Formats: sequence, structure tokens, C-alpha cells
Amino acid sequence: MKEKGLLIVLSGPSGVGKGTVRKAIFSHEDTNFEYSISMTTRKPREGEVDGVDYFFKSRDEFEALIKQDKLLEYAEYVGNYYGTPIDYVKETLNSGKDVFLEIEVQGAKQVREKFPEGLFIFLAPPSLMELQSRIVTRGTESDELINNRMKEARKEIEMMNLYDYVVENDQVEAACDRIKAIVLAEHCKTSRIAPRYKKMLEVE
Ligand SMILES: Nc1nc2c(ncn2[C@@H]2O[C@H](COP(=O)(O)OP(=O)(O)O)[C@@H](O)[C@H]2O)c(=O)[nH]1
Ligand SMILES: Nc1ncnc2c1ncn2[C@@H]1O[C@H](COP(=O)(O)OP(=O)(O)O)[C@@H](O)[C@H]1O
Repeated sequence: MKEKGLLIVLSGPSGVGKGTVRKAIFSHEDTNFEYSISMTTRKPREGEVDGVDYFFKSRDEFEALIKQDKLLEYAEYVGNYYGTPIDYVKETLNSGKDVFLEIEVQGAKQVREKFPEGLFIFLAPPSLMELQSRIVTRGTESDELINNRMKEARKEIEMMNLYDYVVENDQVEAACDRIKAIVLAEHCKTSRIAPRYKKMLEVE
């Protein structure tokens, strides 16, 4: 039977740099994870593309997906729904590829219940002041939304002990390297040959 891929979950408070770190990791040539694109009822931000950044859905559409059990997990976060399509995750893992989810804490808890063998990594800010400054600098949120996100962030940071590893996002590339090292170690721990080395063996 084909060996299943590893489910990698990256969470952390809004503004810590999850999206930035995720995009940096996926820009590396030696990255072999598949990114699971989430569904959301949030409106697209400028430059965001449907089917690339998210699958943008209406509330009715999203609630229908919940009823049809099409989501591995979902959560309501600052007034919008966010969720992970279950079929894509299962099919990709079954095909032997690693799947990478970038989701918030409530969703990660649900994934932990369904996939206890997953690898759960929490991305932490160097400080709360730095976190707020990153959200403000990004310039995508109103003052009210920033305050809501900072309140949420405190609660989320308290939940970091539910994760297998905490990675501090001080420098983007350093955070990427730590995450990749953790994934490689997990492959060894679970007696898998990491995709990067499988490829090497196929080629040489
Ligand atoms: N539970 C869950 N959270 C998600 C999912 N997709 C994204 N999120 C999280 O929802 C939160 C808000 O995302 P977004 O509105 O894109 O803002 P930003 O990531 O803070 O810039 C972030 O913590 C995301 O990681 C998902 O499928 N499920
Ligand atoms: N290591 C870092 N140092 C400084 N700024 C960062 C770092 N990582 C991300 N940022 C900046 O912080 C802001 C929030 O990052 P983003 O990836 O949107 O966070 P999240 O997806 O966690 O909400 C962006 O303006 C981004 O450029």
C-alpha cells in the first residue's frame, strides 16, 4: 500500500506572518508540500484571486458545505467563516504527498481530533508590540478590526501549548528553515523518506 503523506498544520495569531512564511516556503524549489486552499466568506482583499488565495463563498454556500460534511474543519473568525475542504486533503494524503494547512487555532484543534498523527506548528511573534505593528503596517484592516484581531491574538498565543512545536517568526527565512527542519525530522521519526530525498534517489 502506498505510504500516506504527512499533514502539516501551521497556525498562529493574525499578523504574525503565516501567509508570508507560507509563501516563502512554497517559493523554495525543494519544497514538496501541497497547499490546501481554504474556503472563506471573507471578501477578497485587493490582489487576492479566487481559487488561488481562497475559494470565496457566500454564507449560504459555506453553510451548505458544512451540512454536506465537505469540510475537515471550520471556524468563525472575526465575523467570517473559514474552512478546509476535506476531499482535497484526504486525496492528496492518500496519494503520498504532504499537505500544508495554514489555519487558525480553533480549526487546528478540530484537525488534531481527526488527524492526531498530524504535525502541528505554532508560529509565534517576537512580541505583542511587534505583532500589532505588523498588522498595522500591512494596512488591510480598520482600527476596529485590528483591535479585534489583537484580542483574538492573546487568546491564540495562550493555546500554543496544544502544538507540537513553536517557531518564532523573527526573520522570514529563518522561520522557513526551522519549519522545514521540523518537517524533515518528523519524516525521520515516522520512518518516511522525505519527498526531497525520494526524488533524489529517482533521478540519480
Ligand atoms: N480554521 C480555519 N482557519 C483558516 C482557514 N484559512 C485561513 N484561516 C485563518 O483565518 C484567519 C484569518 O485569515 P485572513 O482573513 O486571510 O487574514 P490574515 O491571515 O490574518 O491575514 C487566519 O488566522 C488564517 O490562518 C481555514 O481553512 N480554517
Ligand atoms: N519576520 C517578519 N518580520 C517583519 N515583518 C514581517 C515578518 N513576517 C511577516 N511580516 C509582515 O507582517 C505583516 C503580516 O504578515 P502576514 O503574512 O499577512 O500575516 P498573517 O498571515 O499571519 O496574518 C505583513 O505586512 C508582512 O510583510
